[in-house]
Amino acid sequence: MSPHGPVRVHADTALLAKAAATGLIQRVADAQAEFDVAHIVLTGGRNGNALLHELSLTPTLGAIDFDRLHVWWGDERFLPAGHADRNETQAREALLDTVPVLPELVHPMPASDGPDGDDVEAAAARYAAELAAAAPAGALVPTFTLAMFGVGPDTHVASLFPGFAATEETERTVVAVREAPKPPPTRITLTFPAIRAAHEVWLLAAGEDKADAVAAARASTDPTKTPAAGAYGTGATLWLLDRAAAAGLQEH
Ligand SMILES: O=C1O[C@H](COP(=O)(O)O)[C@@H](O)[C@H](O)[C@H]1O
Repeated sequence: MSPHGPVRVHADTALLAKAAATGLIQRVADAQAEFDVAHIVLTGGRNGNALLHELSLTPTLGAIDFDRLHVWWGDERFLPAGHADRNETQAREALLDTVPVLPELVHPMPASDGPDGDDVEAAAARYAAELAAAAPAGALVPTFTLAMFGVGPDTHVASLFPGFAATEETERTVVAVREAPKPPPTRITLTFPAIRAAHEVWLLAAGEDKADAVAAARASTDPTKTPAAGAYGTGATLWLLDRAAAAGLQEH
């Protein structure tokens, strides 16, 4: 087995989203039973949004107590509030607007017309402070029950792009990213130290355009070149793929 954690291959994107939705509900319900409160980290992108939409249709969604669920984001496109390309906007449309989540427990990353205006470094520091305020004593971020990340075709996760300084950050939990290769160029992202504080990390990829990235990341031990290789949790790391995205793996 790869050092990057086990792979679950589903026949297609729809079945991948269904399996992920069922698993997420179970993880959150279990965490709430054990720790009272659960913290999850959402991803943007195709698979993240498909998963949230699937959750909205899943009959067992009621097993989650939304009064005790904190919702965070792994990255954000630094755009005005409500912009259609913000991960927050897409997550609200796909799920959050349709469930009884408490507004004060939903933690979007700041927008470019927020309290720091277009100062993306200040906005990143603000999000780091919000995470620290919810963290247990001695920690910089909450113990995330589950953190999910879509894998980009270039192996990026969150807004950690290959070769970018953000992939080498060892102190800060949240940083600004400028000149990202995928639009929009200005972004905010969790760093590896924040991601690796999660109990469980899921990497989501579907479609043939992800096959090379999945194979490269799972063969790599250098997260500065293949960031998906650097996303793992303290308890478990799971790669959730469809058949097309798994096509380049020897093990399948
Ligand atoms: O821009 C982003 O892209 C990645 C991957 O998205 P996908 O559509 O290729 O699955 C996503 O994980 C990230 O949150 C988002 O900001």
